[in-house]
Amino acid sequence: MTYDPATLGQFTITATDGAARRGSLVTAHGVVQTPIFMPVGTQGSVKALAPDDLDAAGAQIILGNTYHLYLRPGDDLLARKGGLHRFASWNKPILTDSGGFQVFSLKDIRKLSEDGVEFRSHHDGSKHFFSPEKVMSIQNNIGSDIMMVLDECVAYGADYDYTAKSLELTTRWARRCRQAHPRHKNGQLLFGINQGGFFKDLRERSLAQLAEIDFDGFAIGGLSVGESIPEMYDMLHHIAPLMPRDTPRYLMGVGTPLDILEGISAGVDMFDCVLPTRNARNGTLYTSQGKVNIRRAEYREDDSPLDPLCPCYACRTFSKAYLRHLYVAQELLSYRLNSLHNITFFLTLARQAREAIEQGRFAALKAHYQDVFAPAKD
Ligand SMILES: Cc1cccc2c(=O)nc(N)[nH]c12
Ligand SMILES: [Zn+2]
Repeated sequence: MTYDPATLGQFTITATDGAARRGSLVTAHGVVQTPIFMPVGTQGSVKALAPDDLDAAGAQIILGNTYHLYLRPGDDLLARKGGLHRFASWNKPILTDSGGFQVFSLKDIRKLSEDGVEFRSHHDGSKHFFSPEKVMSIQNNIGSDIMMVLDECVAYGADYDYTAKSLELTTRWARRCRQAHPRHKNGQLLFGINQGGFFKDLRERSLAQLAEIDFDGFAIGGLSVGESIPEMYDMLHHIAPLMPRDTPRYLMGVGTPLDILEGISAGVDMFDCVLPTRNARNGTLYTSQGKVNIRRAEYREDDSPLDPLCPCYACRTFSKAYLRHLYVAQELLSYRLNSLHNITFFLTLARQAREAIEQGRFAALKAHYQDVFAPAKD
């Protein structure tokens, strides 16, 4: 990994279109062009796809997850193997979530305290403890280019008092993460995570506290946790413009194509979501004409490609009839081809957004896809 310490973490905005930003972020494993969609590779692989598939699809950066990689294969093993890049033969950037969200999703088997969170493995029920220092050590062993702080993702519907106390804890943990991993040690960037639930004053308080800590970027956490779309968009448009302008803004766990375009219009630069690969496995495919449920009988004899505008191997090589057959027959190739297509769609959407911002026509791109994915057509 060779990088120039002088430019590491540099985020440059090269064009804007309304609040939408076109930029680039320098990481130790390469420059990331934003707005960007990041395929999720929770356990060190984007399910059913190999690095050369991801390269062909235009992936610039993928996600790994601290919680899962710590439990299996173990961050100590990854350190002995030279880190996740070498272990998974992925030589481009990797972002790792801190594991907080995953632990808080294990509702009944975790205990929260000032020092961190105790939880039981979903594999064998063994007891473990994540402190801010521990998750920094794990991400250091993984060798991710962008690390996330340990945070408490407050459940949807949490009351004001709980949310206010929780964001203070998340800020104290964020400070401890920063202290535990000095700036750019091992070529790694560190992002803070904004919390505060659905209370605008608490969101602003969280942001003000985090902005005093030296982070390379800021994420919006605690959204896409069960709230309605209008609630998510309302908070998104409130907080994104208040985030520091000269560092990347990352909306965690979002989202559908329309959510991503909404986020970009609010000034967000980075997105990740399991939708493309998860929905690929249940036959829900995203195309330039809208969503296609490939298992529908109407495709049984359909010789046309899934998406005539898509450059992916699946669309260039096979018919809808064949893709439907693979899905109905539960052939493993169905996972691979459907995942390849959906990931290509999300990455193409991000590329189209970058080009639209450069050409000052982002609003038109967003309106086009709002029509393509209008609920009536689902
Ligand atoms: C992955 C993800 C989705 C949604 C929300 C969150 C969050 O609040 N905090 C973390 N660390 N991760 C999240
Ligand atoms: Zn395709």
